[in-house]
Amino acid sequence: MTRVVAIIGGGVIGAGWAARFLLNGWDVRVFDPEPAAQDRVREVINRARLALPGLGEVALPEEGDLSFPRLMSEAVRDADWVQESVPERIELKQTLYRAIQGHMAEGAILASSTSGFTPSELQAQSARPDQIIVAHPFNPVYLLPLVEIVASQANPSALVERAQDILSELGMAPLKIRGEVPAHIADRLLEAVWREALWLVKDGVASTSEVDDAIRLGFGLRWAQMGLFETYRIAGGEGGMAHFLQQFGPALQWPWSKLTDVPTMDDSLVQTIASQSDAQSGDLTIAELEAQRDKNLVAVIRALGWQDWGAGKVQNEVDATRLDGAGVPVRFNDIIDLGAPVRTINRAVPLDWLDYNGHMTEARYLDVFGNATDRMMTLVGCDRAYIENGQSFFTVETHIRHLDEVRAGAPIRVETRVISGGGKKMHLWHELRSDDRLLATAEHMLLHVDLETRRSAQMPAMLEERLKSLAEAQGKLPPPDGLARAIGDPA
Ligand SMILES: NC(=O)C1=CN([C@@H]2O[C@H](COP(=O)(O)OP(=O)(O)OC[C@H]3O[C@@H](n4cnc5c(N)ncnc54)[C@H](O)[C@@H]3O)[C@@H](O)[C@H]2O)C=CC1
Ligand SMILES: C[N+](C)(C)CC(=O)CC(=O)[O-]
Repeated sequence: MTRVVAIIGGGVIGAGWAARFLLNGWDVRVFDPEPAAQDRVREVINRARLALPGLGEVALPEEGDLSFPRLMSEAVRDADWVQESVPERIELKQTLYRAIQGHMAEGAILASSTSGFTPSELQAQSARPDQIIVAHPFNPVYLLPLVEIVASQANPSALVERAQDILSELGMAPLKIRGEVPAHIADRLLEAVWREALWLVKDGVASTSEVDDAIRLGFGLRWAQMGLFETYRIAGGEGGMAHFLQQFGPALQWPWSKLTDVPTMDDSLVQTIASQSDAQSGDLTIAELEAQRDKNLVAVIRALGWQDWGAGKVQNEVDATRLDGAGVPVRFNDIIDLGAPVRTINRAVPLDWLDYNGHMTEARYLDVFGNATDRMMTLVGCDRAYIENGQSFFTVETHIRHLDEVRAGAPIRVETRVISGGGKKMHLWHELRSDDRLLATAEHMLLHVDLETRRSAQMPAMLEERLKSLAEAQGKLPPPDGLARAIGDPA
């Protein structure tokens, strides 16, 4: 049954939540009294449709329904989850909860996106504090996995665990905060850096763009993959963290930072920062910056996925849970009909796979087909453990035909046939489609190899049997159109 979320407040964060839930198959009701909110939410969802579906290697569930009820009571009625994202004012949030809880189901979760309030503060005026928690996301909510979960004594642990499970299903990484502190973990860190940056500009030490370069060209890249402690552990050399602390601990006592002093936000400072920031971004609109940010984030997260690290590892773990639902068999016994082409890929085109022609670039066709081959190898028994044991397949010849184009976010799937298999060889045929369009075909010849000698070797009986049973059953289908074609073949 489709689950329902009510998004209360459709600004920057509410719209991001709406996209995250909708694209993960939830029905989404957005309530925001501001007339411009609907268009804004739709814009964010459209941007998310380009970026989120292709983030991982597996298709998302079918989108849910999006609606904009006129009344808050309509939005929250029977909702499984209510996500509040109204401005950061405690009395506004507390008053709103009293109204919301008058209409929402008692067993449902009421989560706040608050950047800094604690659950106890949020629950203070509520008759049902137990259902109010903090679920603090990061902008853009539809791409960044982190969500800080904060609970108070009033929250039953079962509710908090259910919240974490739901957020994990949405592809997020819930980080349960051990206690209630203002600004949780991440905003406390961010505020310290932000304050220093403001001082640097105020004191004329650096411009906004120099501060940004100091982050994005250096330690910002490190932070995206190892955070602070692991990065500094390495900086301590073989002596590790203990040596690092001995060497740089004393610097904490020196006047390197302004600590908790806050620069006065007078007109002059606002003007200085705003004009430098305008100059830094040039003619780029906010929408253009957001589009560039999304491309960059998708590229970074996907690159980390190759390393199975950080945010990329989170995405890989989510993908592993989604293969089944995407109709991609995980084991040989999952193949329902040996006589039909096997679905080896079901995903969407990632945003970082586009080229200067605005469509999926040619190298990525081989990327997709390579992954389809990997899946077929796994299915017939050549999985990670098999490879670690010393044998694998190498591709020795590939022929790809490009028949149609495809753009970012579009669904793509590959159906694979085993043309022949056994002895030392595996001959595969892949067809790549988007909905009912055939985009490309690929024919691959692979050799079974011994990874120690790096030479071809006879495959074991189990692999041979599986390949032969697929080749024999699928051989009853008409031969694929284009099989064995070569460039220049008049046919
Ligand atoms: N902007 C950011 O980077 C982040 C913000 N947050 C938190 O998310 C919350 C929302 O922040 P933003 O989206 O940035 O604010 P925003 O100003 O972009 O959006 C707030 C929205 O709430 C609507 N609203 C006001 N009163 C309402 C009511 N009674 N019922 C329904 N809607 C109402 C407004 O019309 C507006 O569209 C805050 O608690 C903030 O601390 C969390 C993570 C990041
Ligand atoms: C500036 N902010 C406190 C609203 C930021 C956040 O809460 C999280 C983020 O996305 O950086």
